[in-house]
Order: sequence, then structure tokens, then C-alpha cells
Amino acid sequence: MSAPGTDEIVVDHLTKQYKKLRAVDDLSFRVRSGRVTGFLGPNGAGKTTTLRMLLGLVTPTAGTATFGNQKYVDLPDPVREVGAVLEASSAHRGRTGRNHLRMICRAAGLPDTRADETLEMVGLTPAANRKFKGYSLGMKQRLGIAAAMLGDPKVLILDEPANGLDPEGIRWMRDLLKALAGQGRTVLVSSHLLGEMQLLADDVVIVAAGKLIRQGPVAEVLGDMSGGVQVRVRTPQVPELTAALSELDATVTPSEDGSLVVHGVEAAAIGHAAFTARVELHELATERGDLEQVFLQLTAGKAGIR
Ligand SMILES: Nc1ncnc2c1ncn2[C@@H]1O[C@H](COP(=O)(O)OP(=O)(O)OP(=O)(O)O)[C@@H](O)[C@H]1O
Repeated sequence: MSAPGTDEIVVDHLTKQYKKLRAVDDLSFRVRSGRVTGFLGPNGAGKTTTLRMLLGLVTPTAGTATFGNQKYVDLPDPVREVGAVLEASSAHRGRTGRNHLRMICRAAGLPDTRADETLEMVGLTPAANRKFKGYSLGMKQRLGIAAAMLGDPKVLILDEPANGLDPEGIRWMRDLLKALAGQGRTVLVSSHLLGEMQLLADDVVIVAAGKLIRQGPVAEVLGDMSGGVQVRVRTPQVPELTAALSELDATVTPSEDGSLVVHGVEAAAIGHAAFTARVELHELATERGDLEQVFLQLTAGKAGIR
């Protein structure tokens, strides 16, 4: 493997033991820049513990979590390198969103103007002068992202950012994170919302019971699974189509609803075979497994509270 850049997250044999519980168990994975990586796992899988170790908030029992080759605590200018939103932002109840961000700017040696720029980025400009105690959970999430982006970091880490957001808010978050990755940043997002991850993530890292289950591009993880891609065909001439497909390298399984499920060949080849055999088709649809099914198969028996 090539040497990682500082914007690449490298988790290497990371382990966290809490008394009898191994919350994270010899976990290794890499997160690349310019992509959104979904960090997925059932409740208690060790996602938050891993992110906290990455940010130097929890000390690993073994292994390392680094940005390139540097631990978070050793980064020369962490605010400009790594932004994180671990839970919905908390701020003094009586302080406005703008003042909350300005205080962080001052503490980090950043110009005050960054407060307004990041408020604009997260769509909070109209609420900039409202007090934090009046913010909805979705507004608090947005403020958390604004705070994380103050230093214009190359890496952004978010723990369950969709929590508390309505469908429009989730869509907004998806567009923002994709845009930030599109600018070349590294975006790592933990979630158990699998449908959302399928729309958002380029890569996934799936964990269960503290261990790595699978990692890779979403399409590859979906495609790897048995039955990942299949074609559903409906025809009034089942025997004729089955005979025509037997000449291709296809596996044909009749469904209870009368359709045929075909593995091993693409829809175009099936359409061509049907046309050549003068078989009438009423449906020809490529079906991809969804992340939720794959996730449930991969984590079966490993989920649950420990
Ligand atoms: N400080 C701690 N002391 C003891 N056990 C802990 C501590 N922090 C976490 N754990 C345990 O470690 C396991 C992993 O927890 P973690 O919060 O990392 O999982 P998660 O994948 O983020 O789960 P969720 O999706 O529910 O937030 C859980 O069983 C949790 O109870």
C-alpha cells in the first residue's frame, strides 16, 4: 500500500478494552480523501469509540488511529486539519449561534469572519443572532458542522449527523457532505441509517461487535454479495425463455409471483436472447441488492447490545 497523505485516515489494529468488554477489536481500515466514507454498524458496534480514539478523546488499548502518520494530538494545527461533529453542538444557552462560533474562532486564532462564512455554509444565517436555547435539534446539528468547518479542515468526521434532521435536512446534509468531498476533503460519517448511506457514501466501512466486517466502495460491497445483482423477467412464454437462457451462462430461478429471476447475465443479453427466440417480454428489470439487506446479512448474529 502507498504511504498515506495527512488527509487520509488510517486505523491500524485499533483496540479498546473496557474491563470485560472489547468495544473495538483489532480494527484496521483506511479512509481516502475526495470521498464520503460511511462508517456503519449496529448499536454498540464500536463506532463512537473508534471516532473518539481518532480524535484523541479515548486512549487505545492497542493500535493506532492517525491522519497520515500523525496522531490527532500531534497535528501541528488540528483546527485547520480535522473538523469533527461528535454530537449535536452544545453551546451556552443564552449565547447566539454567531457568538458561539466567534468564541471558537478567537480561541483557535481564526478571524471572526469565519463565523459568518460557516453560518452561511450551513444555512443558519437567518438564525445567526438567535439564542442557542431556541435552536431545534436540526439547527444544533448545523451549528456543529459550522463549528467543525471554521478552520476549513481537510478532514471532516461526523458521528450520526442525520440524527434529529427532517427529510429536507437530511437531503441538505447529503448535498453538503458530497460537495465537501468533491472539493477533495476526507469525509467520514458514522450512521446506522443504511438507506441514507447508500445515497451518500462512496465507500463503506462496516463494523459489528468491534470488528471489521467489510470495507470498500459501496457498489463493490453490494456487488460482492451473493445475489447482489439480478434481473427480473416476466413473460407469458416461460418454457421458451428458459430454454433460450439455458444457452447462455445464466441461472434461472422461477419466483412465486410467476416472474423469473436470472443471475449471471445482464438485462441486454436476456433481451437479445428473448428477441432472437421470438419470446414476448412483459418486464425486464435489473435489481441491485440494497445496503440494508447486505448489512443485515453481514452482521447477522453479531448485532445487538453487548
Ligand atoms: N466508557 C465506557 N466504559 C465502558 N463501556 C463503554 C464505554 N464507552 C463505550 N462502551 C461500550 O462499548 C461498546 C461500543 O460502544 P460505542 O458507543 O462505541 O458503539 P456505537 O457503534 O457508537 O453504538 P451506537 O450506534 O449505539 O452509538 C458498547 O457496548 C458500549 O456500551
